[in-house]
Amino acid sequence: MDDAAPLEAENQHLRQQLQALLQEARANEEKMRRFERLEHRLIGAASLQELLQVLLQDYRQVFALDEVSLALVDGEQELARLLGAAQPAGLRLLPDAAALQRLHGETDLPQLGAFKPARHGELFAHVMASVALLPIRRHGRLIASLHFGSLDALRYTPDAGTQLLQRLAGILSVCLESALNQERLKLAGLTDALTGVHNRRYFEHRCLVEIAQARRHRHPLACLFLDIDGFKAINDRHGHAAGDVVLRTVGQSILGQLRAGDTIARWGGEEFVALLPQAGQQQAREIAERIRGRIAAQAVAASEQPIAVTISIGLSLLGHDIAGREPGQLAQDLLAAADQALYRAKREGRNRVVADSA
Ligand SMILES: Nc1nc2c(ncn2[C@@H]2O[C@H](COP(=O)(O)OP(=O)(O)OP(=O)(O)O)[C@@H](O)[C@H]2O)c(=O)[nH]1
Repeated sequence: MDDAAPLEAENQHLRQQLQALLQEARANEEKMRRFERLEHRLIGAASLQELLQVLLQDYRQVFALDEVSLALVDGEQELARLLGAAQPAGLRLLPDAAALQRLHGETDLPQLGAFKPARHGELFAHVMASVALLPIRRHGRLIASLHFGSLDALRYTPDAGTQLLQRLAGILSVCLESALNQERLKLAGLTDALTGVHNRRYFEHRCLVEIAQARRHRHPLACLFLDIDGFKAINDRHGHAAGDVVLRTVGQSILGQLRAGDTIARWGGEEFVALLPQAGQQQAREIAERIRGRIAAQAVAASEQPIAVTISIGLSLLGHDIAGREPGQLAQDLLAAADQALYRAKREGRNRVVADSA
């Protein structure tokens, strides 16, 4: 009997150890299953917006993280344009990869460890206790950096395994590139190739969306028709190629002075149109004056001599009693009123802003 007691105790100890191991294996298996489910959702994301949502919201919830953030290189600012006002919290767009290079150096491996305010402060909105930082590379180039933050200091320690995180970084780099390419293709069909601003097709679609929103939320909506003055003479004097440079410069200059939620498109020829949601008469006039003034102030270096360029702008506002009216008709009226105002601006001497008097 006495001999059996230690054996029994050892057995019990072994059974407990086995139990603990089994529990850990089950927990790991469950974690793996959750991880795989999220991976499938990343791969299946139908748009960039959906991909960002899986990454920034779902990962945080499913893995009970305190913060997830993503820094994305957006040198051409095309993502800023694509996402517009719909930029999700936790996403930061960077003009180049320099900051990511400083963070990750040449390594492909995730960095795990304590949160250091000086080093990690700008990656997270709040102070964390431990972090995991994943470099996302495509063809060797750093294109993004994903950051997981936890208030639990033991969640990410330097000696913890990084296999799953490495796998996530690999999958994410492919998913991100594919989502970005998809968005670029969409954008290409909606962009004017010469000036780089949206085309008329996009504008017509956007106009209906903005009118519906302005009506629902009772916000003002302003429309600008912008036309380069004496453009035929610019073409005749400096050549068609120089005329193209003028068009591109003017388009980009207008774009550069609008807010993220505004829309600018090339209507055709040397005409541009813009929509300014939530801008009333006075604000829209100020914006239009600023655009006009900026273009008039800077000659375009498109030929041997700088070319002085001016534009005329017609301004109209969505009316007040629009409740029962159809958005298509409202859009036509809005554009027709801005066009009329532009016609008056031309007649009154060009290089000016005229508001629709209706
Ligand atoms: N370089 C270039 N010229 C274009 C393009 N599209 C249209 N044009 C030219 O734009 C000119 C427009 O001339 P008009 O409509 O007479 O207008 P304007 O000379 O600007 O005169 P106002 O608008 O009355 O000040 C025409 O000569 C077109 O050939 C383009 O893509 N590139």
